[in-house]
Amino acid sequence: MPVAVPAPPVKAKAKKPPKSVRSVEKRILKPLDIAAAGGDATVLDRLWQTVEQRRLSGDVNHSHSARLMARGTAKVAQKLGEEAVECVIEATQGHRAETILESADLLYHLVVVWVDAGIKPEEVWAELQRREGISGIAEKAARPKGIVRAARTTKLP
Ligand SMILES: N=c1c2ncn([C@@H]3O[C@H](COP(=O)(O)OP(=O)(O)OP(=O)(O)O)[C@@H](O)[C@H]3O)c2ncn1[C@@H]1O[C@H](COP(=O)(O)O)[C@@H](O)[C@H]1O
Repeated sequence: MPVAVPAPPVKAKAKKPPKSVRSVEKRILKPLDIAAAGGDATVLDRLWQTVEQRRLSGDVNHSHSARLMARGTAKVAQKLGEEAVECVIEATQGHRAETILESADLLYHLVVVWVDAGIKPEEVWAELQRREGISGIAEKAARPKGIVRAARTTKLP
């Protein structure tokens, strides 16, 4: 009488994330690569210098920044808005890797806005530093009610 041989256990295959997610994950740095790259926020100052040089060169054939600024302030600002919305969409959906990529796009386009407007990064750093330690809740509560100040806004001290 033949002996029934039990079938080998079927290994559950680990589910791969979809191709689109894998390709985005390949594009962002892994923690060890991030440490090796040694990047920090000073990259924004260098980026500003590069974009400012592109503005001065006006080389629309070789520079995306020069080409964008040549299209005018409204276009420069519009691109920032588009990148902001893309970042919001990815963040809202909890797509971490995509949010990193969109954040980089957003910061680049913010720097182009600064260069186009003649704003130096240190002016923004100074404003952030001035706000350090000021609770947003306390600041909002202390705002004068119904008075539109010289800056044409009721926001910010
Ligand atoms: N960080 C960036 C950066 N991030 C995104 N991008 C470009 O931004 C563009 C965004 O593409 P989109 O299709 O959204 O926009 P678009 O081409 O303006 O098209 P439309 O909206 O007009 O249809 C792409 O061409 C990206 O390559 C960037 N281009 C340049 N930089 C930095 O800026 C430096 C100077 O670049 P150039 O000015 O090109 O020399 C580079 O060395 C980088 O450090």
